[in-house]
Amino acid sequence: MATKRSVGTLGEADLKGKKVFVRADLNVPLDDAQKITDDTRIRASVPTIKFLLEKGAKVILASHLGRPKGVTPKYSLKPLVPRLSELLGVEVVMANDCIGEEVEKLAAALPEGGVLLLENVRFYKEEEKNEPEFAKKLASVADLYVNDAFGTAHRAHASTEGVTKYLKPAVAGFLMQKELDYLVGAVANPKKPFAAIVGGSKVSTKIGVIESLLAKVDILILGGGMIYTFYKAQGYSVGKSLVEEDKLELATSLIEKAKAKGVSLLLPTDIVVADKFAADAESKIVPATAIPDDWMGLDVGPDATKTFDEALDTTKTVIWNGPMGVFEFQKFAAGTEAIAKKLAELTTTKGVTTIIGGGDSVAAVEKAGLADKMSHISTGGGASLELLEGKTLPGVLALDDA
Ligand SMILES: Nc1ncnc2c1ncn2[C@@H]1O[C@H](COP(=O)(O)OP(=O)(O)O)[C@@H](O)[C@H]1O
Ligand SMILES: O=C(OP(=O)(O)O)[C@H](O)COP(=O)(O)O
Repeated sequence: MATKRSVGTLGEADLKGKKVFVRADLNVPLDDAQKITDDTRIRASVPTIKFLLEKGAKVILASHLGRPKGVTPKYSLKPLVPRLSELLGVEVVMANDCIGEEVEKLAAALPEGGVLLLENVRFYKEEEKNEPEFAKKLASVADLYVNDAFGTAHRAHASTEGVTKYLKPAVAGFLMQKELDYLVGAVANPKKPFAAIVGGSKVSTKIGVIESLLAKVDILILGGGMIYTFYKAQGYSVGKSLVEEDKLELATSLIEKAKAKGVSLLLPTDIVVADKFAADAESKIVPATAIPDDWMGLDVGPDATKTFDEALDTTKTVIWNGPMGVFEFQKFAAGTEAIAKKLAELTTTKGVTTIIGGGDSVAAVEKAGLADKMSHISTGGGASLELLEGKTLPGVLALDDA
């Protein structure tokens, strides 16, 4: 899947004067005043669009925003126009719809090097239903298709999958290619030793990832809320910590699998416990084997961090998915921050390949101000998780093979 045809391999002749339908993931967070609070996804979409503009293409840009049910002004893409225009250095034209007469007229009037931003494709229920007639209408205004929406590649929607049946060539953008290079390429052929750090709230959401990574890694570090299910499975008392009672056997079998495969499985040896789930909770550090009743584990302790750091020092490739603790509360953010700092140090001083696989781990790295120090930070939470589980993404599968 990593070897999909890319926009970079299209010749100039394929692009000059051509109308290119670019599906990006511009699903950025907006505050109540419709101000963008994190423009990462917009910035990540820029290289592909700029490349096309420089080759004399006319870009018809499409995205979803949020999960609207029908036309919802709050989910309009209009607030993105100023930032997009600024980043691209061209005045982006905005359509009031994503299909129909106005779009056809605006697309026909686009000059070479011009950008037309379509309104939220999810204003039509046909988008998520991947209805062929809707996909055909989206496709009708363009000559070829570029998918750069990695964050939405796990969705088989009209603008990510359906449209490829009507627009050829259908190729990957630079962001899509980079995400696949790291999340598929680097994970399939890692420089060894290869470590995975998996955290987050529940084992149930990470089973697929842990199982898939167990076949590839030398070291597996576990943290976050999921570890208490592992402790309980080993007979430790876990107080009021998060436990999935129906996953105890699974936890035991994952520990056995790691042993059988010779993977060094590291569970934290000490824990920061709290008397309640709150930012201002009382806290103390205890051994993982001695979590008091009425207390809950909300972060990994300093001994665990030291052990993790030493293990990570031996690696050449590291992938990280899921925080070590409740990092949203500053009191319980140390374990997560320590991992972020260690990975930044390994990347910048030892050339270790570090990959942050979407979601809350990305938020934690950004909160620590270390985002630009990692080898790759994924723009897709759900999509990166599915890739790490070894699943095929429909939005990628639909693109032309190299
Ligand atoms: N010990 C813990 N107890 C409860 N929740 C936790 C604990 N450690 C981490 N979490 C929570 O896990 C959430 C992230 O989980 P998840 O969505 O699985 O991660 P990701 O988005 O990185 O895949 C965070 O909101 C964090 O507060
Ligand atoms: O933000 C997104 O996903 P993510 O929160 O899993 O990274 C994507 O834009 C996909 O959105 P969706 O989960 O509403 O299909």
